[in-house]
Amino acid sequence: MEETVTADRVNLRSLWIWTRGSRGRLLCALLGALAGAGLGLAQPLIVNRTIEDATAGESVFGLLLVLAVVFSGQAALQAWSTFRLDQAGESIVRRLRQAMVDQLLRLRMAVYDRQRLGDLISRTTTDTTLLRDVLATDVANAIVNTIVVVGGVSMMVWLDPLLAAVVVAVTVGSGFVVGVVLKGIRRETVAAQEATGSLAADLERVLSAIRTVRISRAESRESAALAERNEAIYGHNVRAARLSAVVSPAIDLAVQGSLIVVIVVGLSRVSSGHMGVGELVAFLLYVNYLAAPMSGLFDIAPALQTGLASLERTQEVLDLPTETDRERHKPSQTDGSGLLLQGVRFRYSDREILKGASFHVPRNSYTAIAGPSGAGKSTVFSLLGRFHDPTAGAITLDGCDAHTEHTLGEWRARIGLVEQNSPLMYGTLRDNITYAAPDADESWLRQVVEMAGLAALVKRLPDGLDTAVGEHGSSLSGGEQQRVAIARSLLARPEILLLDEPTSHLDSAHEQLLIETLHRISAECTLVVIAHRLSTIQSADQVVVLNAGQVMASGSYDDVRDYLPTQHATA
Ligand SMILES: Nc1ncnc2c1ncn2[C@@H]1O[C@H](COP(=O)(O)OP(=O)(O)OP(=O)(O)O)[C@@H](O)[C@H]1O
Repeated sequence: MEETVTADRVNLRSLWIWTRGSRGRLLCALLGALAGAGLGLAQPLIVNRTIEDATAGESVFGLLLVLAVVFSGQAALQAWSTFRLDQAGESIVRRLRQAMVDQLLRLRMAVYDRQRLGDLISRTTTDTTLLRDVLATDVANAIVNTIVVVGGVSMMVWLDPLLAAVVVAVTVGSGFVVGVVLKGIRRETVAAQEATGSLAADLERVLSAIRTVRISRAESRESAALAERNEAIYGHNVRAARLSAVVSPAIDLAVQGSLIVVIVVGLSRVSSGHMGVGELVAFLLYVNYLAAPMSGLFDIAPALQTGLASLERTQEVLDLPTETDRERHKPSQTDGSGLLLQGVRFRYSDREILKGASFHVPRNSYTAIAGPSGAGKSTVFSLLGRFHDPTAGAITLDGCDAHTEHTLGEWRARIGLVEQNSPLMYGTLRDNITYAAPDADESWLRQVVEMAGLAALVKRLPDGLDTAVGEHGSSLSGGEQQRVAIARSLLARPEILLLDEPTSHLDSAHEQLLIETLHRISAECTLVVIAHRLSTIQSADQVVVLNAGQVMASGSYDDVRDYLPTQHATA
């Protein structure tokens, strides 16, 4: 990701930071697991004692009873602590996932232009799930297993240092093999996760333009491209699996090898009188008891590689820049002067788009912005919505600076925006209209529906305002979608309403209706309209003509007609 090239690599410390808020629960669970492990480690000693007492002809009933209690206690503690660890893992990942969701909603607009949405979604869902698996099962077990292994090895050393040294030597040898393959596993895992992100991003691209794909008969081509991504994921995962496969035999070698060596060496030490039979049995029980925790320790490494790779990918998202407020000054006295752009400059990377644009929009007026394609009209709207910040110049409303005298929230509360392809969202018509003002009262809602020319539609729909509009409002026509977007903006009572060619989807009858609506609206709020159609330009109180990022002229239609693109100047 472009913005994160300097981001630090994540490590176990980064994981530790995310445990904040769950550490108490984690500690309780770990203590429970450790108590269970302690009971497990005590069992071979009790068995040793039982064998010694039995061979000496003493009663072993009491010891067997203790053994049963210790065994049941261990099982209960293990079950309880496993659940608690899982729960703590889930709550850590819940926090991480929420942080990612919050981050994705607040990224700077320029970041959305550069990032692939499918990939961001994949990082928020797939990667956090992978991380949960690692946290919930592997990391916590690794801590317990480490302590069990240290405890078990200490007991072995206490029982017979020579045999213990043999077991440790076999284990360390296998551990070395495992260590060598880990790097490769991590490399392949990261690559597989990245390929999964790319697949999600490509799928999102194709599905969001499915009609274009169909009409272009591009299904097979897209399918082949997606198959390539799929193949890449397969390849990386298979290579990771091949490397992981080396890990299992290494673990088996350690366990089986240790058992065989302990039996062979142990029997000779028993026959030479250096060790009792009970001690050998206890030793074998330790080897057996430690097999699972040891293999768990070997397994944790590849799992941890996956988890760290996921954490790295989530961390990259969390490091992306978000929208921030500049330092805010005390607001000036409002003077009712309306909207003013003064010498506004703006550039996308190295290309200057606005080159000192200045114009004034009086309060409660209707201003059309016209000009050729690429002149910078939508860019002006982006700056008015504070989606981007000007590189120079100022935007003020009633004398108050948009950036230094308003927070983002305060500014946007004063602005309404209807984009050209106004996105409707999955839900009902009411959900869509009340999106910016969920608490609007019903009579204002009805008024707005009327104003936006939606009354007939609402009457016709089976459930009126509560009819579902489909994904992206697909059950409504383009013009209806646009009017819903206008209603949505109006309902929030903005002081300035920005409309990007609101008549683009309308036939001439509806266009006339909308123009009347716009005039009605401009009595209550200031209207700024990007105008492509002559009718929209002509009906405005003021026309601002933009060309190559500069204001060429402003005034009434008659004042500016010589500066308009030819198709608009011919009326
Ligand atoms: N996100 C972006 N990154 C880089 N360049 C951009 C971006 N958005 C727009 N541009 C460029 O900025 C210039 C102005 O674009 P803008 O959309 O403001 O023009 P416009 O006047 O609204 O055009 P149209 O009438 O065709 O919608 C164009 O040349 C465009 O290629």
